[in-house]
Amino acid sequence: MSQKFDLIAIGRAAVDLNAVEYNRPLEETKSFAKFVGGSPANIAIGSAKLGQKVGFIGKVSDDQLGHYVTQYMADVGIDTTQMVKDDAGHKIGLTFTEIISPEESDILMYRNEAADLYLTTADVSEEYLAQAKMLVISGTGLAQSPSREAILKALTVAKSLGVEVVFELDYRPYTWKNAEETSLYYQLVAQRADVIIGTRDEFDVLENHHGNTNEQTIATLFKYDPKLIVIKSGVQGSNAYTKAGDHYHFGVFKTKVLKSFGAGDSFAAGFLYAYSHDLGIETALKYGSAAASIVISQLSSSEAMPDLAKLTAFIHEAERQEVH
Ligand SMILES: Nc1ncnc2c1ncn2[C@@H]1O[C@H](COP(=O)(O)OP(=O)(O)OP(=O)(O)O)[C@@H](O)[C@H]1O
Ligand SMILES: O=C(O)C[C@@H](O)[C@H](O)C(=O)CO
Repeated sequence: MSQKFDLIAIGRAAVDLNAVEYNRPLEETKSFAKFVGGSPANIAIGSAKLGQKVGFIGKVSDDQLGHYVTQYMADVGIDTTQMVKDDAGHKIGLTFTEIISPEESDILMYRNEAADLYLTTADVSEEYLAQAKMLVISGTGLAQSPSREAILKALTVAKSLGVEVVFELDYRPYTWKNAEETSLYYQLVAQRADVIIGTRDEFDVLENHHGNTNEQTIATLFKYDPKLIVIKSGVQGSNAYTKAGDHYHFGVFKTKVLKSFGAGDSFAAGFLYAYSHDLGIETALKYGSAAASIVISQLSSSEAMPDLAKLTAFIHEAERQEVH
């Protein structure tokens, strides 16, 4: 049966307030531009812009910012029927960004009592998940109850339905209490996911151990359900490992970097597009790297996501320049 959604993402949809004054610390920044943010929302937006059929499960504030985020996501073609409004007055998460230099950019999150962490098991519909080919889980949603149980329900339902589960580690220290608890929940989901995407540092968080090699990490995780593990290493590029024993590496597309945040979410959107379309793991790494390269040269992490024509033209041009 053909599914209605190529992917459904679950977790936070939030607001980014990005400094429009560059090369200065947040203390001295007066002007910010508003964008939709939140790692899983950014991945959903990037995927929809690439032409994927996308649904989203999440909870937003019942106020102007919650309405703005839901409307923006609907406008890019995401099904927002499962984006519920928080009826207890919880506010949407805010992320301020700081761009001191291309090498030094940072984010400051305001996530106390954030609405996305109040997603409940009742907000996760089995009928909805049954319409998906893939479920994208982001790690931050596991940080607190009741969102934690909502995500564990989505995982359990997806597994029982045969929906492919992608776990984007998306570790944000802010909402977690301690390293052992974090590692416990990360491992619980990682062991059941089909595909895991994260940075080397995030896998260290998952293992609650610093210093393992990629080979040590995959050897442990491949004892469980994962069949594909992607480990990102910033400007050093990315590596993908399959359970069958294949290893792929891709470097980066050089670009005029404005800021570094947004790289991971755009990488995931590009990677998952190619992966879903069976273009091969090498191409998936290439699409992820190209999408990241495009997004880090622009201000936002969501609006800057490329459509398919822009992404393929970018790759074509980069490869043409390499040949000459
Ligand atoms: N300076 C760069 N130039 C070109 N491509 C980059 C650069 N930094 C990162 N990328 C690309 O983006 C991918 C993801 O970056 P990174 O490993 O920093 O993930 P991340 O930490 O999840 O990102 P984020 O900063 O959004 O949280 C890299 O594997 C690479 O393909
Ligand atoms: O994930 C978040 O909540 C913040 C993002 O929207 C922000 O743009 C970022 O950090 C992307 O990596």
